[in-house]
Amino acid sequence: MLLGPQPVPTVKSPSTLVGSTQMSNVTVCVRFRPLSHKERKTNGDKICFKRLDSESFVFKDEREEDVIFSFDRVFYEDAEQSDVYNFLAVPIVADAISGINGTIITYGQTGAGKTYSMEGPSILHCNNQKTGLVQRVVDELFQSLQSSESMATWNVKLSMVEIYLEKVRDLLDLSKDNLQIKESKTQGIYISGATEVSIMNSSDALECLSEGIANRAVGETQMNLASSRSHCLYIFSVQQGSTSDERVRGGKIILVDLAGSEKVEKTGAEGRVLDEAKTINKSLSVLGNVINALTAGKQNHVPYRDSKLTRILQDALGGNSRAALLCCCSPSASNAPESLSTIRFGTRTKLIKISPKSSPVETDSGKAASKSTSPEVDSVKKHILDSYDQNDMRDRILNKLRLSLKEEDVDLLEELFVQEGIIFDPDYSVPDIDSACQDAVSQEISLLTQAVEELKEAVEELTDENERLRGELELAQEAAAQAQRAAVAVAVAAAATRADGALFGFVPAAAISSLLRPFGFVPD
Ligand SMILES: Nc1ncnc2c1ncn2[C@@H]1O[C@H](COP(=O)(O)OP(=O)(O)OP(=O)(O)O)[C@@H](O)[C@H]1O
Repeated sequence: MLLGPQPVPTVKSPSTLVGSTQMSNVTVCVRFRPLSHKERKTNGDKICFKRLDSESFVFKDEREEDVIFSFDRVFYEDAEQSDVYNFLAVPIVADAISGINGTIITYGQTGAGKTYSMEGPSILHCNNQKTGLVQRVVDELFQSLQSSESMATWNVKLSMVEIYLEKVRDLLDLSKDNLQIKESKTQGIYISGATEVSIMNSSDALECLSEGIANRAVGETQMNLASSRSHCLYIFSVQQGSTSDERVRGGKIILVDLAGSEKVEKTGAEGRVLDEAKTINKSLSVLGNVINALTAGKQNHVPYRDSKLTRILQDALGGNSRAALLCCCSPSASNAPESLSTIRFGTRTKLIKISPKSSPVETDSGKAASKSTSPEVDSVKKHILDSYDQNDMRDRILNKLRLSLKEEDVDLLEELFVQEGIIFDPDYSVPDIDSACQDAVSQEISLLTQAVEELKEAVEELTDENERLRGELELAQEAAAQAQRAAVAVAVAAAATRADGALFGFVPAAAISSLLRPFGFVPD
């Protein structure tokens, strides 16, 4: 059902219903926070939406037409934190315990309520009612693990990272400020070298989280940045062995508090701040591109590798994961354009289809539950890799790139690799190198796609310009022809005057005026 019991406002046609509730397995919800004191003071109480029911609301689009938007759930100003948690997160925590990865993302403009939804007013000190998603996830996780009789062993680890200007910073160890993202058959996508703290209960977890949050604030002051400009990721890895069989299951829950999604122009930023805003906008627009590619319905190139954020979320959006998106919006009419853009992002995300399955993980002894490589094979691989010296490795990568790219592009990539420490990092394995090559090729494809788009736009602009010039030319030709006709008319009139003058000695002025008027030389 799209419509609730309330009277339906002026909605133009059924085509204005947006967002089916049955299409995807990404749960997408919208949350309107209460009006802030500042919004009330500067813009009054005017609200940008009309509530229909718990799944739909009416919002005016850019053409001022009423559109009904429908989502899995809409949380209005009076919604409790527990409502959001119960609907959005409970199924994801349950799945993580059964070995299915889960991701919860908050999206929206600065001040829309992303961090409030994630952390509440404070991660450590807030009353039960206001406790955010992160603490509730932690509580539920430990309650389920501790009460389960079928779990023989379990282990929960927590990492916290921040992505700022395309660098992944470890919030549990600030000295690690450029972590690399890697991929393995058993772990999927992971952040290599990120600090993982083993946590035994909720209070351990909250201590650790509050340390990460405090570190985030320290980094912000050092770098003079605001939290709204970085993405924050809370990552819980859960491994458990069952009493009934030998299997070890591993699930991961990633909670992502994204940077503010507002448009660059609205921030009024300049200089370095403008560059930052553009990079943040870029990673959010790559997220949009990934979602578009995933929902396009054909085997498109999905540009996961175009940003660190989408690379980390690759499994969540396209693979073995359940995902939930909370689109946070201001209810104020003054923020309607930004809220509309957030809502549209949510509608597009609803079209993604993913099919999760649980993932076996490596046990502590290093033996994977399935499809493992044996320690012997790993050791042979390591031996082979060690036998390459750095120059061999570098030449091998660059030669591989030269097969598919232009020399100048390879030079640029070499520079980039050196900057990122990829080529000279002896820990890099063959899959890492392949992955780095794929990153480079993917970037190249995106750049070319972008160049083609820009060329298309340029061709369209030139065609328009051509049309315009053609129109101007026609007008000029018409004016020239008119002027020529007028000149002829003047000459004829002058000749007539001379002839009449010869005959009658004068020509009436009115006669000359009426002769010239059609050509615009005499006012009406
Ligand atoms: N549902 C809510 N109920 C009450 N207050 C809220 C709610 N959501 C947000 N707020 C308040 O609104 C303000 C902005 O919220 P918040 O910091 O969560 O925004 P944000 O989207 O995380 O912004 P940024 O991108 O800048 O980090 C905060 O003071 C917060 O306490």
